[in-house]
Amino acid sequence: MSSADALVLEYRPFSLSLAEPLETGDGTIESRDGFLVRVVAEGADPGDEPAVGYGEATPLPGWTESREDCERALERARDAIRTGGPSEALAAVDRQVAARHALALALADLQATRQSMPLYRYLGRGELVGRVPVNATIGDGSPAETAAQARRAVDRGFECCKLKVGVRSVEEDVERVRRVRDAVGSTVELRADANEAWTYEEAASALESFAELGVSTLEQPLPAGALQGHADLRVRSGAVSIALDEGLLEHGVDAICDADAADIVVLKPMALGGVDVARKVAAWVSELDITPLVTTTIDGVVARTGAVHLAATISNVPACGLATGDLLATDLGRDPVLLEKGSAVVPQAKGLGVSDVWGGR
Ligand SMILES: O=C(O)CCC(=O)c1ccccc1C(=O)O
Ligand SMILES: [Mg+2]
Repeated sequence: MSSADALVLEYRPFSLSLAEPLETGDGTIESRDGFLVRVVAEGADPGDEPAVGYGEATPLPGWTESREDCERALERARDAIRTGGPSEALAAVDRQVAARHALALALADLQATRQSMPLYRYLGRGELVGRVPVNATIGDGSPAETAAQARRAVDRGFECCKLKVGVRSVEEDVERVRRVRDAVGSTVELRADANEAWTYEEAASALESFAELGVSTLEQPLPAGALQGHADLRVRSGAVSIALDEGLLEHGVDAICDADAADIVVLKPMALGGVDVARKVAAWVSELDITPLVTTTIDGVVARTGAVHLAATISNVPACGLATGDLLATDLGRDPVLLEKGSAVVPQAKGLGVSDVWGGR
């Protein structure tokens, strides 16, 4: 970005309801409220089209800063970008991860757009990527509801379903997984995410049954703090991989690696502070033989598409939690990401590939 750029940051609030509440082991998500951000670079000559980059800050209590802190950080960034440019603006959002996510995404979208390349190629400098595999996300419902939802997902082409567990007893969750397995057959990949709900004994007991039911991955069975607990579970988890999500945010990569606490880490760009940060974490964990995968925090189309681009920069990425657009009743704009046969088709237009989100220009 040349220093001659006059950058203007604008943001506006939004509220997106979920189509139905998503029940998780850590509470129910009913709506996603945040800020749509754009950075406009006025052309060098009068009459030049201004270039625009979009970002999204969708804070989620427990995972990011509050909505209020997010708005204050965006306000600081808006002031800082005018006088000091991108680096001052990034410094001004400080540790407010959702605000940083929005700003970093808008700046990256702007740059990729100016360089006429899709965002993932701007981020990763890599080759063309057509698709990334995705999982269906299935909330905690009754055994019958869970099985019906998984069946519907498989009928729509998904080859991997992630079930939320941990709200009910372990016995009931095992029953839910059994019903799903019966409904989808033996070839569909099943994962479970307990969002920190279990004790060590509960997790160990769930793991035993899940292994028999061919569950591939158990995500965050224990509270984030329990690094050693996850390491101990890994020793006895057999074919079931242990994924850390909340634990990554709490401990960071090195502690997880030192403790041998995870096979997989879940990267949520919104909670990590941006697609750029998440990309660095992905490269770092891959070096340490931990598998990264990408998920949204049930974000609007701007952040969701950013996460798809991020996933496209990770080679051999396993199925990612990016098929979350359908969980929303409304969205910020048209979805440029097609879901096809269990994969997200990566947009190849310049930048994010998200257009009509702001209205007007
Ligand atoms: O991974 C997915 O399938 C979707 C994302 C998801 O489950 C999620 C969404 C919001 C907050 C937390 C989580 C989570 O993975 O724990
Ligand atoms: Mg999770």
